[in-house]
Order: sequence, then structure tokens, then C-alpha cells
Amino acid sequence: MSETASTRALQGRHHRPPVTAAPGLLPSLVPLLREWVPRQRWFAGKGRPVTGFDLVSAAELLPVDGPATPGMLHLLIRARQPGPPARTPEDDDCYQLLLGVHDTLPPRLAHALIGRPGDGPLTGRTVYDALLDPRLCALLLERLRVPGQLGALRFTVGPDTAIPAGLAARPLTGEQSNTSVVFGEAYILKVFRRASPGLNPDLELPLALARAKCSRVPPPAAWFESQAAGPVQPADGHRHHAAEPITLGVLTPFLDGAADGWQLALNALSVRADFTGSARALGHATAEVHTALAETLPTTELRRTHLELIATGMAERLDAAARAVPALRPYRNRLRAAFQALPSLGEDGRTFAAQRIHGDLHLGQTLRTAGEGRWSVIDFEGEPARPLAERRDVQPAVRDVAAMLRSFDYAARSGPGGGDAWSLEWARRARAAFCRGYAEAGGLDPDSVPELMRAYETDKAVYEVLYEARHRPDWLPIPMAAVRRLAGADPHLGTDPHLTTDPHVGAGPDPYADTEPEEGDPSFTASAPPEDRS
Ligand SMILES: Nc1ncnc2c1ncn2[C@@H]1O[C@H](COP(=O)(O)OP(=O)(O)O)[C@@H](O)[C@H]1O
Ligand SMILES: O=P(O)(O)O[C@H]1O[C@H](CO)[C@@H](O[C@H]2O[C@H](CO)[C@@H](O)[C@H](O)[C@H]2O)[C@H](O)[C@H]1O
Repeated sequence: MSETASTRALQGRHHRPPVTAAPGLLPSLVPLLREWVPRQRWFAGKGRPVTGFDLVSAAELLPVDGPATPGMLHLLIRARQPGPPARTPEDDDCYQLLLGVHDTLPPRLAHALIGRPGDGPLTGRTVYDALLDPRLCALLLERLRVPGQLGALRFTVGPDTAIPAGLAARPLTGEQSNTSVVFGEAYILKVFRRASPGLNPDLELPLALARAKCSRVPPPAAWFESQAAGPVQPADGHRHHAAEPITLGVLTPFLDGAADGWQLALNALSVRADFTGSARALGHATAEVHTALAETLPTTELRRTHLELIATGMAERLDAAARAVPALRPYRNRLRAAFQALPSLGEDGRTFAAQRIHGDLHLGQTLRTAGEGRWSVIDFEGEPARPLAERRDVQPAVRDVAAMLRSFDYAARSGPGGGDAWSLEWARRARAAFCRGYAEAGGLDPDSVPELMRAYETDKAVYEVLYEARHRPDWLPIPMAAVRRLAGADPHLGTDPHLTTDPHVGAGPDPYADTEPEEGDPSFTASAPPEDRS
């Protein structure tokens, strides 16, 4: 579409009141959304029925009254679900929808269909997920690349950034917590599906890292937010005001041809290749990101009372997970021991540094660039299920390290070896190499804080049990294996033997390493895996 045509379309000059002002709009969409929203991967309230929706805000991004061209609506809606009341406004389940409105849906968009309202202002029209329609995505980018305001929506372009017009859109359809669209293989727009009042760390931290000149994270090029969504009536019966802007989407440079760490790890496992060079380089990248975050955003020292609070939070999450997933219950007491070790750490006046961290680091959040083979880190949103305030809090940086260690275990258990002895040894070595790389590049040596590492790895495994039970039940055995291992480890041992850094690890041939490998380890190569040599 030409710039003039798209600008005209986006101007949306109406000769009628906007359809979003019609009182019957949301009621007419509710029956469709009650079917469609709970089926989406990003829907957080799985397992509880949706009894209705409240409208938080609505904007007409493209007029919906043209018969030949699709219209586009922007909605923030809050799902009504019976159950325990929300603890904070951030806990409420508010979702962002971009709806296409057309007379008839072209067959190529059949998978995007939401439904056809039987009454209200869109009677007889077809409503569908606009983020699956490349044409509507391209128009959304046209809106985004020019700073400005539309109703409650505010569009911002980063400093010294000029986004070209007319980039072709390619919606991503993989399993994701949010919805992403690639434009001209030059930019990627991530549209957050859960909308919480407050700056999303996936905008906040990359902006801070760009200020700190950290080149490990693609800098935001443009973003859009919603300002003050007015009073809403969530399930807890209290009226909340969304005082802070809600971050809705972020556009960043697309690392074309980059491969993600998860895929690279699975590739390595499939040919029985060592991964220690890559893991070590990833450790370096992670430490660089942590250092830059600590330099540019607030930090604090955690003392005994903080450690008590952290341990209590972990124990509460364990209890909640065990209520939802019975398989966890037999391990509950022994897992708790890992958390109970934390407060005693502060007894001698020992303190631990806390800072802003990634919050959900795993191999799928790392990208290795095609040309120079350098690791980047993406997706700073934190664990999507946690309240925003908690995700924006300072924490020990080793929490990210523990999370990444879980990811090597996941790869080994879900990859081609299916958790055989060779794969588990692969994971042990990759984990140790990551820790070593992290410490080499200035991060706190994970071996020096075994209790913290064990507590955070346990907390992460518990999170994963709940995550898999909700989203991918077939994957549940993977974190359950970690739960059994962590519950079996002697809580008085100090260092978990699975975390110990073997000084000889991290040296095998690794086709994906971006650092010079050290002297090779002949006992662990692609051609001679330990159990194959007999
Ligand atoms: N800057 C980028 N360059 C290249 N690919 C990216 C970039 N950002 C994200 N991706 C790809 O898009 C996918 C989804 O991004 P992510 O931020 O992890 O979204 P979600 O929170 O929905 O999981 C990632 O797995 C990655 O492959
Ligand atoms: O969608 P996000 O990337 O924000 O993160 C969520 O989904 C992840 C899975 O896609 C999940 O990660 C878990 O599975 C990974 C393999 O698919 C594994 O590498 C991670 O270690 C494991 O935690 C993540 O926990 C969840 O928040």
C-alpha cells in the first residue's frame, strides 16, 4: 500500500460517531470472545470459566464502515472469571485485542476468524484477529512509525530513529506468550497480550540497556501505550484506576537470520555435539547484560529480612503450584528446605546484591547472529504469570543464571536423546560452562552461592511445573524430573553436585561457540559420546 493511501486510511475521518462509542459494541462481541479468548495461548486464566468481559478502552484504528476494506479496532478488555479475588490491580486479567472487521474473510485468513456478531453495530460483519492479517499489520506499523496520539493510545518513536514506510508484514504464528509480527525482515513488533498498568520491563530494560550502550540487546525503535483507561470493575469488586500508562507493543530491530539458542542446543544434541563453547559465550553475554543493568538501574543489598521475604514468596508459590498440580505434593516438604536455607544466610550479617534482571531467561530468549555469531538476549518481560510490580523488582542476578541452567536440562530431556545418559551429561557440562562464562565476564560466581542457586532453581522448576500443567501437559515430566532431583539433594550439602563447575568442562569442540575454545576435552566429542564408545 502506498504511503498516501495508508495515511489516508489511518486518518480515519469519520462522518459518523466512531463505532467504539456505540454502547452495544462489547455486548455484541462477548459471545464470540468467550469462545475465542480462552483458546489463545496468551490467555492466563485457563481452567476457570469466563463469565463476561468489561471494556477498559476502545479505539477505531481504521474505520470499520468501508465494505471493500477491512477496519481495525483496538480493545482492552478485562476477563470476568469466578475465583479468588485479585491481590493487586496488576493481577487483573486485562487483555489487548486488535480486531479486524470485514464483510467476508478471504480464505487465506480463515485461521484468524473470531466470529460474526448477531447484533450490535457490527451485525453481519466478520470479526477476526487483525494481528494475523499482514495487510492490517502493515497499517498498524504505518500508525506506529509516526509519533502521535489516538484517543487513549500514544505512539512513540525512539530517538534518532526513522522507520521506513511500506515494510511488508509477516505475522509469527509459533507458540508464544504474546503476538509478534516481522516487518520487511528489518523490525519485529511484539504486541503484549496481557496489559498491566505500568511500564513493561520489555520496554524499560532494553531502553535502559541502550542508554548504557550495551550491544547485547536490540534497542527499541518505537512503542505504543495506553494512557489512563478509566475506572474498571474487576472480579474483586474494588474499583481500580489505571493511573500509569499501559505498555502495549514494542518495535525492535529484527536480527535477520539469527538462530535462537534453543534450536541451536537441539541441533547440537541431535548430532551429539558439545555445547560448552556456546554455553560459556552465553554466560559472558548474560554477565554483560547484568553488569549494564546494575550500572544504569537501581540496585540494593539484600539482608536477612529480605531473604526471609524471598523464601516466603517461594514457599507460597510452591503451595499454590501444589494445589494445582497434585504430582508436586509428595515433594513439597523437601523442596521447602531449599527455601528455608535462605534466611539463615543473612544471620552473620552477610548481604547479597540485588538488581534488575531478565526474569525469565532461557535458551529461547537468546539469539545468535548469522554473521559474527554473537549472542543477543531478548524478551525482558519476565515470567508472564507474575504481577508486573514483582517483575520490576530488584532481585539477585543469579536467579537468571539458575533459570538458564534449567533450560539446558530442558533441552537435554526434550531433545533427540530424550534424557539419555549422554544428553544428561551434555546438560551438566553446558550448565557448568555457562556458570564459568558468567563468572569470567564479571558475574557473581554461581559456585560461591550454592544455597541461592538451589533455591532459585527449585523456584523455577516449581514455576515450570505449573506452566507445563497449564500450557503443555506433555512436557510436565521435564520439570518433574528436576523436582525429584532437587528434592532428593541433601539440603545440608551446600553445593548441588549437579551445579558444580568442573574445571575441565567447557572445552570440547563446539561448532556454535563464539569464543575461542580452550584445549579440547577428548572424552566428550560429537563422534565419541561416552556411552557410544563401548
Ligand atoms: N530482535 C529479534 N530478532 C530476531 N528474532 C526475534 C527478535 N525478537 C524476537 N524474535 C523472535 O520472535 C520470537 C518471539 O519473541 P519473544 O520476545 O520471545 O516473544 P514472547 O514473549 O511472545 O515469547 C522469539 O522466539 C524469536 O525467535
Ligand atoms: O513465552 P516465554 O518465552 O515468555 O516463556 C514462557 O514459555 C517458555 C516456553 O516457551 C517457558 O520455558 C520453559 O520451556 C523452555 C523450552 O520450551 C525451556 O528452555 C525453559 O527453560 C523452560 O522454563 C518459560 O518458563 C515461560 O515463562
